[in-house]
Amino acid sequence: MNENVDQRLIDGSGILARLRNVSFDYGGKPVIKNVNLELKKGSSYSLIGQSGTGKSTLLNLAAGFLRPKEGSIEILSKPLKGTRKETAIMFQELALFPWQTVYQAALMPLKMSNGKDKNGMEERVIKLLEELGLTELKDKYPHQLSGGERQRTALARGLIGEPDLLLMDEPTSSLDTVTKESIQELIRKQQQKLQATLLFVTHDIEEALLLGEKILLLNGEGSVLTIDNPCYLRKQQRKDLAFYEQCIYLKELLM
Ligand SMILES: Nc1ncnc2c1ncn2[C@@H]1O[C@H](COP(=O)(O)OP(=O)(O)OP(=O)(O)O)[C@@H](O)[C@H]1O
Repeated sequence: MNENVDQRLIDGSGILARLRNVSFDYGGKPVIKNVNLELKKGSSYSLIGQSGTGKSTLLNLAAGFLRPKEGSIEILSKPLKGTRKETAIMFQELALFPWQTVYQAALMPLKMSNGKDKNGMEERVIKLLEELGLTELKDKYPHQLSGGERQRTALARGLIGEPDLLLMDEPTSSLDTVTKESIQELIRKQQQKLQATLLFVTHDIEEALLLGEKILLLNGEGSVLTIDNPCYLRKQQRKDLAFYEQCIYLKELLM
């Protein structure tokens, strides 16, 4: 059991991240206004909202890249003071290093956090690459991979440290439908396996319904509305009438 899981057991509140009266502005231009939000351990949240409402800003605040101008953010009941190694972040632009193979990219976070203690590292990487369907590609460099394969590599790099918080900013937006669906499935499976909290920014309402137990709608006023998602985990959701009804409802909310 890693130290990260230990911490989850110690903190019995059931809440992984708590935002209290969080406000943020860029040079005086308000973006996030007085947001109160609790993200439960092991739950998944899709963050939607019109372009420019501040979704990426909120994600960057939760990642510790930005500090709130007012209010506070706590992770596992402790004030967030910067980035933390238990938070995995995945963006649309992947920033894979051109000189690293798939295997090396997945190994890097372990090497950085474990130093010289190589015990079990290789086995962990090999197992994860297998789960993500990357075994055959492990010696390839980013320029030799398709967009979906690069996303899976970025996913491996993010998941190898067994994060408790997954922050994803439109990671599938540049992918074709079939590849997108396979990545969504991998994200769902891995998030559930790790019992990590997922905060997933997307413009795609279907994707939001597939990945989020709850939908967080960031409105133009900079505040967040939490909406239950009855479609989550429903089998064959895409063929389900309730799924489409929920899509239409959310689209109307967004307009
Ligand atoms: N570094 C920055 N400096 C100044 N303004 C910024 C900066 N980053 C974002 N903004 C502004 O803050 C607002 C929110 O941006 P943000 O990227 O968080 O929105 P978003 O909801 O993620 O947008 P989109 O859906 O288009 O990706 C926008 O008006 C944007 O122009």
